[in-house]
Amino acid sequence: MLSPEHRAIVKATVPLLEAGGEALTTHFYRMLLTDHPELRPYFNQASQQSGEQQRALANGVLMYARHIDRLQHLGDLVTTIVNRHVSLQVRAEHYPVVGACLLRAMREVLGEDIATDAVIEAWHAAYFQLADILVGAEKTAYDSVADSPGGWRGARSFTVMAKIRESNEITSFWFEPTDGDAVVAHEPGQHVGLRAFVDGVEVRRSYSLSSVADGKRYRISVKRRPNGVVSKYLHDCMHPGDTVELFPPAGDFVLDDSGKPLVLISGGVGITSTLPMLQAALAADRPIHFIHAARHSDAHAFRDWIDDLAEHHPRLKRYYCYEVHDGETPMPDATGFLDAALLATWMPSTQDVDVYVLGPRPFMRAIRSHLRELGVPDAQVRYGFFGSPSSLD
Ligand SMILES: NC(=O)C1=CN([C@@H]2O[C@H](COP(=O)(O)OP(=O)(O)OC[C@H]3O[C@@H](n4cnc5c(N)ncnc54)[C@H](O)[C@@H]3O)[C@@H](O)[C@H]2O)C=CC1
Repeated sequence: MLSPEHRAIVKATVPLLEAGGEALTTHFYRMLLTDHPELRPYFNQASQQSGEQQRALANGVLMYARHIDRLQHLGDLVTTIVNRHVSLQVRAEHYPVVGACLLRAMREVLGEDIATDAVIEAWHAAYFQLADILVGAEKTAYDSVADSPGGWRGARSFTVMAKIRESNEITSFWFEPTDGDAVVAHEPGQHVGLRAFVDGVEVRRSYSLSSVADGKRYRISVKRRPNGVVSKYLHDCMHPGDTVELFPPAGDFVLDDSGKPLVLISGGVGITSTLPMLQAALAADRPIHFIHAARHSDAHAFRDWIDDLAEHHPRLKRYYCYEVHDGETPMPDATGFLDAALLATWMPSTQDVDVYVLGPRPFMRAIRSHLRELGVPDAQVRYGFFGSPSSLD
């Protein structure tokens, strides 16, 4: 139980975390992945190497310490962590292992003069308070999907039915369950966890589902990354007839059925989550403005499919912006980065709309600033996996 004294001590560590949070989490990950190799599949090597994971955890620990006496303000952060954990199947028994490493890292990085017994005790109580919240929310999510029609718990074997090249860097994979039974209907915007063995080593990743639910199969569309162990494996080694294990769909970045005109703004591979949203909105007769930014025409996936839909559904308008363009067909509607003037022209309204923005973080930050400039209310815009505008900060 977290006492007022514990809270005060945790808050007092905020300046230390602001200054040295990343050193702490870097040391933590090094220890965790060395001492507990069984947990390596849960972590993305490329994100470890770029420092992205260490920064994200340092930010999470800092946010938690700052909000320790008003946890209700953590909202988005807790939901984001739960969704990420559920898609990779983090389990209750992982928490004590991770907690022990985090406390040891605090002691070793901050030194015993600062990380005194009282500080460690306060952080122990704080960590397990958060762990209880996460374990509870994750259990609810696991139970809910397992009890749904076509749902399941943990890993389920799927067969690759088709592999389709969508651009020079994105390839789609259609999966059907090897047992031939139904699959749970995902909501547009959700993702699945995938477990595979690359050179005999277990890896786990989550991928947005890129087609609307049909009760029988799932599609993911994956960008090949030069340093991506799993994306390279899927592109180069995974073929129709092969099997892979999937964890059930998860995520609460989903399409809200408000009935308002829908504006989908995607950059690069962020297009994947917008495709089931587009399909669902078309089926519901909503006007849709589909705005997509790609680096160039070769990197532009699903163009023919969207163009074809737009031809048959007048309420779907589509606009493409290429960062660079050589003048060859297919032509974009604009070149350079998407800016406020283009958005003002391509959006049906700046007020009575629901906007979803998906893509690389710098792209989403730029779009946030353009939408604010145009006066689009923050409450009507949702961003990537993270949700609220402030979570991009
Ligand atoms: N938010 C989400 O739901 C999803 C996010 N992603 C993220 O997307 C990222 C990768 O996307 P890629 O296809 O590699 O993107 P990319 O590098 O191909 O860029 C996509 C588009 O964003 C534009 N862009 C990049 N920086 C910009 C900036 N500062 N201002 C304005 N426009 C900018 C580019 O011009 C391009 O048109 C990954 O980091 C992945 O994690 C991927 C899938 C879903």
